[in-house]
Amino acid sequence: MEKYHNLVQRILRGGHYKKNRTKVDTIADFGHHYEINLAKGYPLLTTKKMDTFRWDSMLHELVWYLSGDHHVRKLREKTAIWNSWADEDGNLPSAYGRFWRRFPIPENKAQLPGEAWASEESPWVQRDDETGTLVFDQLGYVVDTLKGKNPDRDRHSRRLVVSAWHPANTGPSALPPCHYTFVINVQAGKLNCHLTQRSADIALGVPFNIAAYALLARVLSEVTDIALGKFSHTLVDAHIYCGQEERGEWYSENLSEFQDHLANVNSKEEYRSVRNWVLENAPPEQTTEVDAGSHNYGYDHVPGLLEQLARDPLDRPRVELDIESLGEFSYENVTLQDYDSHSDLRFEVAE
Ligand SMILES: Nc1nc(=O)c2c([nH]1)NC[C@@H]1CN(c3ccc(C(=O)N[C@@H](CCC(=O)O)C(=O)O)cc3)CN21
Ligand SMILES: O=c1ccn([C@H]2C[C@H](O)[C@@H](COP(=O)(O)O)O2)c(=O)[nH]1
Repeated sequence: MEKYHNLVQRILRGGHYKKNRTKVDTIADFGHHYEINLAKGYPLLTTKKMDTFRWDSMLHELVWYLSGDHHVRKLREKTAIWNSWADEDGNLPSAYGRFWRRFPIPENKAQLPGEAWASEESPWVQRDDETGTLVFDQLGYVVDTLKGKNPDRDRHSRRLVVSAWHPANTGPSALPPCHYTFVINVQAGKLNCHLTQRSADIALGVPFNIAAYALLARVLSEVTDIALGKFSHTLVDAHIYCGQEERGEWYSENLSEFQDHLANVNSKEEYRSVRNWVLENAPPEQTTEVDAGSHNYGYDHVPGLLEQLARDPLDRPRVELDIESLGEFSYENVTLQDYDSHSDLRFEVAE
């Protein structure tokens, strides 16, 4: 996954120090984009261990998105990754699946003359069991349109947009969607997926985001019988967390020296020297113990990412999946094959 490594390098070399809502500071950069050819294998990172618990969490998370649930009551039995942002009942202030599968439709006087709104006759509209109001299944619309009878009009549509962004939700929400919209676009007989992400935690969130959308593209390719094309990813605020308090602030004073060191790196191994320079010079961080075979880099993600840059990416694994409809997608129906990785490393999540 050279594309991920290039992204990390570009942000470390060209980013600037930025404080943010969390107590953990960042090295951030505006506007990054890359494409991954999904026909060349499944883009699961190999420079840290992404199978076992991370693969499981990502897969349960995708199953949860597709379920349309706005709560994590079932998800939290499988993984804790969303627990910090949910209330005691497991409800979330913004949930991707709720918008992907059950986007609220204005009703009655909320519809102005001349405006076009799908009605209850539409195959993608239903009266929601939970709210009793009309909701729209964006993903169902995408799949059915791709399977439409007239390829030029249907599968070639340039309107296959799924949005998790509801302006009236995002202001008050404690965590508005980060990967907030994607577009499916067929070119030369191949299905491509373009994701726009407003805010991207490069070390922790992005490896999950790539894995989840690459798998979603595969799911859509299976159920529509259209060959898999590319995953294309736009990141607006692309950031690497660099620690709390003195540790984070050390980067504000030492970023240009750090970036001079990076500018002199000529081989992968030299990233380890820069990592060691950071570990020797930056104020120490308290980190919790993790299992043997793993190393916890704490809230400063920079040294761990430098270690990843020093490692050679291994061959991409494959995913086995055989489904005919969206409803058949489940944890049990997917298997990861031929995955091999470097040893594990951990980072703490900025909340
Ligand atoms: N700072 C931050 N980064 C994120 O990536 C992120 C948020 N916040 N808030 C909301 C969601 C939740 N997501 C998360 C949350 C936690 C992990 C995490 O703890 N990952 C660990 C362990 C994974 C596991 O238990 O399976 C990791 O080492 O990857 C990953 C993504 C992505 N999002
Ligand atoms: O799928 C996800 C979800 C979240 N993130 C990251 C991006 C940011 O570091 C935080 C969200 O904080 P905001 O202040 O709301 O931007 O979570 C991610 O990378 N991927």
